[in-house]
Amino acid sequence: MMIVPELWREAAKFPAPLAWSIIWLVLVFATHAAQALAIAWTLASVISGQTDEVWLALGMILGIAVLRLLLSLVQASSAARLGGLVRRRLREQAIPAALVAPRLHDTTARDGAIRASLGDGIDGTDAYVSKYIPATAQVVLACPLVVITVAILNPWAGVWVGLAVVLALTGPLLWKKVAARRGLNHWDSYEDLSADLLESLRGMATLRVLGAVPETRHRLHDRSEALRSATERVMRVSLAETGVTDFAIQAGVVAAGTTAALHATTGQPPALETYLVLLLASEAFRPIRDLSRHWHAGFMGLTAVPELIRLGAFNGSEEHARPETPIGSESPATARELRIQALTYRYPGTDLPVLEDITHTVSRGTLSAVVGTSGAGKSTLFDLLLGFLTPESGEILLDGQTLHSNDLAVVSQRPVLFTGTIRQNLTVTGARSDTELETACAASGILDEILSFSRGFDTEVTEAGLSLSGGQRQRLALARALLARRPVLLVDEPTSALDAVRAAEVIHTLHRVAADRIVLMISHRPESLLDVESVLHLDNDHVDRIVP
Ligand SMILES: Nc1ncnc2c1ncn2[C@@H]1O[C@H](COP(=O)(O)OP(=O)(O)OP(=O)(O)O)[C@@H](O)[C@H]1O
Repeated sequence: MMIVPELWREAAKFPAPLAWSIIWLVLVFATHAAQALAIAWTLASVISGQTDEVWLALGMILGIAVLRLLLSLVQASSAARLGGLVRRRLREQAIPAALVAPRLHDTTARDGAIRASLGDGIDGTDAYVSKYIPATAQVVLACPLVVITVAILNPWAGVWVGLAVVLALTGPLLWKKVAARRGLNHWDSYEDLSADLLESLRGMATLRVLGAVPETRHRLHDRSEALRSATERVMRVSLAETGVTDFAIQAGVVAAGTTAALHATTGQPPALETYLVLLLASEAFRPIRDLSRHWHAGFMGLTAVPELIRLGAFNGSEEHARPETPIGSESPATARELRIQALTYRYPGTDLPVLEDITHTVSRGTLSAVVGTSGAGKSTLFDLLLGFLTPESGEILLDGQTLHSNDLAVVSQRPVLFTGTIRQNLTVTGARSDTELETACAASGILDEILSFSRGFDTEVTEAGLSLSGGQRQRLALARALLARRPVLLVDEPTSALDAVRAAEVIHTLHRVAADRIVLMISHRPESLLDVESVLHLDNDHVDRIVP
């Protein structure tokens, strides 16, 4: 019997479906025991020539079979419900935990690996939750009763069956450590393959241009081979466990049967008791056979549990699971000034701070910019403003209050659009009227193009916005940020994907937008900085700063 405490705790959070799937399973088992009794009665009646009783007993066997079919259907349905509820809860906990800001800077996390855990990993726990856990309860409740009944009928047969039950349940524990190690290795191999596959698909264009497709194919082949051999190693352990369990079951049945048969020849007990011992000795192992079957069916899924623990799928605390910025939350009002106060930040594991003692004020009414050489810390400053990083010291205040992530809208250098319509992408932070959409899109210089599409705002944007040009994505992202109605707008290289005319239009828009909100942009283009009065200069030494 293998206990995975995390999954037991999750199942216990749904006491009614858990209790019902156990109750129905025990009742199904009761029909097997009753059937054994009816068969023993039939055989005893045949031997003693009581034909009336034979027909009655046969009728009972038929009735029990029909009842078991019905009970099995009900049990399967309640077990599936339990499994579904636990999987839903695990996803509800794991997805927000995977979407927290620190993961953006977790250089060890790979998207493909996280996707594998949240998808196949969570689904893989279903067999354990919906089948193994009720089967464990069935073993605990049913096996002792059957062993005691056999012992009452024939004490020695009871002893053999009892010993064999203990051996069948504890024998597989000998392989527990090896199974855990190989299971971990199996899941790592699966994650590596998923992550490599996802990255290869995303980077297909680059790989083709670099002529690196054959190498990638080889790498994926190696990953696939590693997974196959990890799977085989896991299955070999499973085979060893099954061997011990099966040996114990067979030995127990044979020993009990032999004892009953010997007793019958020497002690002349009533025939019914002999048949009952023979049949019940076999029934005592039915729950263990179920347990073993479900263990092997669910083991591959269980290999994902350590990764799910790391991801936070079992952290039931609402604090952990809560997204930082509730979708649709509106910022309270416009703000007057954003104050960066003595801000210092150092990446974990590095000696020198990227930003040291930065003090700067960005005001509403006029466009502000951050400039600096590559690696000077501009993106790091934005990540601090967005709350993706926590400063080592210093603070960021909006009108004297701590800045929150829902005070900000952002347009990044490589904006992300989601699968759905243009309208859905624009209204991701809340519903907006067509007039509002048109105003924001006109301000971002994208309205004419949207209206030229046959379905206008209802045009489908394919995955990651790849059906749009880089410039269109950037202007759509700007419109989305304007529609978010946040008092602070951060814009990273707003003109990097635009021609000179479009770039000038967007900068003009930002100047206009800055009239009623705080706008801070990162820019490398000198022409974008014309007429920008407030500029924060960062450099690699972090000494040359102009504070207006
Ligand atoms: N996760 C990280 N761990 C350690 N160092 C990092 C990490 N991310 C960035 N850095 C380092 O911090 C410094 C600042 O990086 P940042 O991306 O903020 O620069 P930037 O001014 O935005 O550069 P660019 O203009 O090229 O985008 C760089 O030296 C970079 O190598």
